[in-house]
Amino acid sequence: MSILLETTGLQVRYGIVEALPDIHLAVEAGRIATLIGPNGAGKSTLLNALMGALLKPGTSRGAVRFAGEDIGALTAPQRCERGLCLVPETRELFGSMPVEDNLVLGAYLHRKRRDRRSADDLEKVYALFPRLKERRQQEARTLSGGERQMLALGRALMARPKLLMLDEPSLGLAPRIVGEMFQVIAKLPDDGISVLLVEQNARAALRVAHHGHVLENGRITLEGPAADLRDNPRVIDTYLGLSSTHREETA
Ligand SMILES: Nc1ncnc2c1ncn2[C@@H]1O[C@H](COP(=O)(O)OP(=O)(O)OP(=O)(O)O)[C@@H](O)[C@H]1O
Repeated sequence: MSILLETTGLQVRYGIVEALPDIHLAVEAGRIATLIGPNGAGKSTLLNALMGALLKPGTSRGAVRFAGEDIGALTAPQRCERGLCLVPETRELFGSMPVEDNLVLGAYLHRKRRDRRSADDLEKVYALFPRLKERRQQEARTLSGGERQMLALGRALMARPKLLMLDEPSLGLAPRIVGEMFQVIAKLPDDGISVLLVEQNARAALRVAHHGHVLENGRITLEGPAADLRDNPRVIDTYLGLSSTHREETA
């Protein structure tokens, strides 16, 4: 397996607070990697630093390589053009625009690829999420939470990512919708899309992922095949115990 995304010595500081002191992380092509950890561990910060998004200039230091290229100096749109895309926790949809316009805007970043091929991409997204097709003329702000997450994921897929980073895709969704969402995520590698998944729902994340990382206080404290992490007593105690089962059931 080849490494698609790699960061070495990545640091992020918010003023005097060192959110990520020294991260080394590699994501393999064709695989789903997950990053689990408690609130405030630095998961979103790490995704934002990898994406080159939302952080003030100078906040982040260290090397980020994607598909063999040093992308550290590129902006978020430039990284997305190269195939590294992020679906943030906030979804960031255009609320007053219809579903379909939101999707078409997702293809816009791929200038060379929009036009005739974006119609095929749209049909692919509608095949994954038939509910979006039924609601294609509906304003995004009137969608349910689950539909909004489907739209955010669908819009990112319109950009034809090589690696899709997902920040808490299950947040606030009913268990049935979480199941649907994870079924779609599990199939992304079949379409040549690798995934870096940040999740508080550790049970669901470790079920769908090939490889897992535990982030605590800004440091990766454990990593390995997801199946091994599922059997690790510390992971079971801290992330897969009764309280996390309860969180999953009531999500
Ligand atoms: N813009 C910011 N300015 C200052 N501190 C920040 C900023 N964003 C995040 N932090 C701090 O950095 C730390 C990591 O936050 P981050 O949101 O990355 O964690 P997280 O693991 O994604 O948490 P959660 O699971 O609750 O979303 C936290 O202590 C947070 O308060």
